[in-house]
Amino acid sequence: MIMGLIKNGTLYCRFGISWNFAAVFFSTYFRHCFRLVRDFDSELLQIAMASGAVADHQIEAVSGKRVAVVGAGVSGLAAAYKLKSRGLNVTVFEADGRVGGKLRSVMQNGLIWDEGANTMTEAEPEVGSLLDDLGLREKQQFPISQKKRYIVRNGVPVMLPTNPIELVTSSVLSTQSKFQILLEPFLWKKKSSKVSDASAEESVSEFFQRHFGQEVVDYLIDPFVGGTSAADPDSLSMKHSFPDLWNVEKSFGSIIVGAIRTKFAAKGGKSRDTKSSPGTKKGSRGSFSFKGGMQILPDTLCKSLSHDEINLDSKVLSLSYNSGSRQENWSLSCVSHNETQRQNPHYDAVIMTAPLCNVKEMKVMKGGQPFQLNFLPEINYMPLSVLITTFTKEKVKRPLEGFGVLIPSKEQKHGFKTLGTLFSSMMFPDRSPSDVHLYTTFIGGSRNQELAKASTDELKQVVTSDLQRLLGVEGEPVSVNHYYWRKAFPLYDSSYDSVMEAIDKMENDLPGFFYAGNHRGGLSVGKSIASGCKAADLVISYLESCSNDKKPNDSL
Ligand SMILES: Cc1cc2nc3c(=O)[nH]c(=O)nc-3n(C[C@H](O)[C@H](O)[C@H](O)COP(=O)(O)OP(=O)(O)OC[C@H]3O[C@@H](n4cnc5c(N)ncnc54)[C@H](O)[C@@H]3O)c2cc1C
Ligand SMILES: C=Cc1c2[nH]c(c1C)Cc1[nH]c(c(CCC(=O)O)c1C)Cc1[nH]c(c(C)c1CCC(=O)O)Cc1[nH]c(c(C)c1C=C)C2
Repeated sequence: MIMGLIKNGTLYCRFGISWNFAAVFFSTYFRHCFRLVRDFDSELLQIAMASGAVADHQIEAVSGKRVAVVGAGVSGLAAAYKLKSRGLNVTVFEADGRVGGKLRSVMQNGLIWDEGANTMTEAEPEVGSLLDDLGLREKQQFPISQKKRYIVRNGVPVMLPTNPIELVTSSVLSTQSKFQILLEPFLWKKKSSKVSDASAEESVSEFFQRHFGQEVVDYLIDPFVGGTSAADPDSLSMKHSFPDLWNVEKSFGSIIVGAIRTKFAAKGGKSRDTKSSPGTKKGSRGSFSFKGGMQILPDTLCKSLSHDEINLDSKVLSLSYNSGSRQENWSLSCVSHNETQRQNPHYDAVIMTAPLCNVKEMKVMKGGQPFQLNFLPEINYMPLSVLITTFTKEKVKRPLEGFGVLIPSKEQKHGFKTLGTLFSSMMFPDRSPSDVHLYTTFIGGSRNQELAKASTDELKQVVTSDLQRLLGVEGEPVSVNHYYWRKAFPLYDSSYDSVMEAIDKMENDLPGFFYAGNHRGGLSVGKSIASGCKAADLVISYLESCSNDKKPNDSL
């Protein structure tokens, strides 16, 4: 009945509630809901932060032990940095001729742009500690007007609401969807029996559809997952992509109720258990980059390593675990500059951060016998092209200030072909001369895998056409740069359980082997860093347990 009333848009008339009253009520309600949902992840993280610290006695026991780290992306470098700072000997092996992996900044002709990650957040406590330790606070660069984010609706960019009042008045969603969000505690639907049989399989779109309806999926969730994983909500597994919300539903049913109750529980716990330090709420300033681009982070991490501790152009081909009566250790071989095979010294542990598709190609031996990695499943990766264009300001007739614009899949009917565009020089004005606008456009992902592979010329036309509709650009861009990521992101789809199991199996069956990076626990830079730091802690605990217990902990 309630739905019927809302559907007809007659709530005001039937209940005789004045619209002013309703507006105040809804805005207060939405403000609370927004804050609760926004803070929800970080509250959980603060609780989780309590674990994972390494005690001093552990450090003494493991000081001087040797650890090989495979991969010099942020997860490998963060792991190496942490191990080194705890007194361990680290050696990093990187297949590429540079550090950073998916972080790649370019400085050219007075422009600075990022071809990989453009911003990061500090939601993970490990990120804040790392920035403090590296002295990177002064280089942090926060985007101007970062809260101004747009999605395309009916062919035109519409600003996403930044507060509850704006949500009520915004044209992003229909009145019906706004009520559906408001009334989610009463209206959310349980999984159908068909879905609950295979509850782990539920997609992101099915989950949000049950809670908030199809329009929210089409105009909020679809662009959000496009702009954070280049995927679509039908392909993504809810359990793996939004594990916290997945668990909220299990405990509370309604997402809104769960968020409210978790918030209060966390607040109660905080006031009892921890001293809150005013003004130090991490991540409260949102996303950021660094003066000079994201590459500053891996470069700074790399500077903390000596020349001997980092081997570039060193692709690891094989790993071998040897266990004798007196010691257990790892050796590995790698190829440098396409030719030389080198057998490196022995290591007490290995942290692997190469993407799993690369790990699958490696030869692993255990006690002289091949250790087959055929249990590693095939992973779907999203291909992505990134086009960096500049236009003189006079040729951009309707520039938008803010972070960027995302294009929902539904809007392809208006002829759009790109996933979205970051307003790079609006966010960071020092990244281009004052008379030009610098844009970073993303093409491909699950929406258009073929187009991701297209030539620079073809993509230039596609991007110019989309920017013409969105921002009124006229003519050709002044400059175009293109980077193609054949495997930009692993897809956290319904088969991801088997990926997690395979990682666990590698770690369980190979003593001293730990896996970290964006294939585990999330795609973001922050989560990758956290994963590397966690692996470093696990290595320290493992080596300490080995030194306490002289017996090998895995009989071959
Ligand atoms: C286009 C794009 C945009 C993104 N935007 C954002 C964003 O704005 N914000 C955000 O938080 N995240 C973003 N991300 C995601 C984020 O950048 C990555 O998930 C994260 O950087 C991954 O770090 P990693 O160390 O786990 O892996 P990687 O960066 O992939 O590092 C793995 C390293 O292992 C090396 N390697 C592979 N095989 C071998 C081998 N056999 N031997 C030795 N080394 C090997 C690789 O060369 C690579 O350097 C983006 C990613 C892409 C591609
Ligand atoms: C349009 C495609 C993409 C854009 N960025 C990425 C893609 C695929 C990649 C990406 N961007 C972010 C992340 C981290 C995700 C996370 O789990 O934190 C990744 C992998 C950051 C990000 N970008 C957007 C949002 C909402 C976030 C989350 C962090 C934050 O709120 O700042 C939105 C967004 N991404 C792109 C555009 C144009 C855009 C616009 C609003 C490009």
